[in-house]
Amino acid sequence: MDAKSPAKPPESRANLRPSREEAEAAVRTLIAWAGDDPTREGLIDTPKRVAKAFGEFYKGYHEDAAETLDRVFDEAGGYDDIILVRDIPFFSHCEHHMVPFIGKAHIAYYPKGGVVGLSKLARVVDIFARRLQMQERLTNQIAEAIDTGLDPRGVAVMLEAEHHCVSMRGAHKSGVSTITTSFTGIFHKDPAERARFLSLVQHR
Ligand SMILES: Nc1nc2c(ncn2[C@@H]2O[C@H](COP(=O)(O)OP(=O)(O)OP(=O)(O)O)[C@@H](O)[C@H]2O)c(=O)[nH]1
Ligand SMILES: [Zn+2]
Repeated sequence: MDAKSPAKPPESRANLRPSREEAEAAVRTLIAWAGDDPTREGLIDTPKRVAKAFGEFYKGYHEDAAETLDRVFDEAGGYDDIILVRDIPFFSHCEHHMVPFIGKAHIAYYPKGGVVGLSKLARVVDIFARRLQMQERLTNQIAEAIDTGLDPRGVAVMLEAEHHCVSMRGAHKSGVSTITTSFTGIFHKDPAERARFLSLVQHR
């Protein structure tokens, strides 16, 4: 599997989705596997809560980035310079351990036909972050969705995140930051544009 595409698009999995009862039974099994008693009072409602929490963590499977980017404003006074939205907080879950990775996204684009509402870029981050992910794929999916949705002159995406599967378990290294980037259009072609993006991201 490459870093860009999940094995199957989420929409084709709708009929494979287990019932809520099956999901709650699976949580009871994991509680027992962890070593506790899923029938004790403090844990009795936990499967229900976990299934509900999964609904939030993995909400992105039921959302469509193209729809979010559908509304373009044509009247931005002819503005055609870079637009950078930085420090967008996100959380996701790694597909290897289902443990959170948490960080910030920085997104820039050069508009061509029009501009999009700033909040929509943050929404696109969440649509892809709220799935089981690899940071590399998440970075590419955000860039591709904006590139397809807005047809801009170029898109730049940078994610920086801490993977809790590296800090809480396994290698047990905390404070490790992973940075990934994805560039399309003029950001891909022109090193000076990439440098401009990087300097604006770092400018405080
Ligand atoms: N490239 C990449 N690796 C990730 C990401 N999230 C988690 N990983 C890594 O995925 C790897 C999975 O490695 P495996 O050897 O299959 O699993 P493991 O035995 O649990 O690995 P350890 O974490 O080293 O204990 C680990 O090195 C994780 O750090 C990600 O977004 N991108
Ligand atoms: Zn992991």
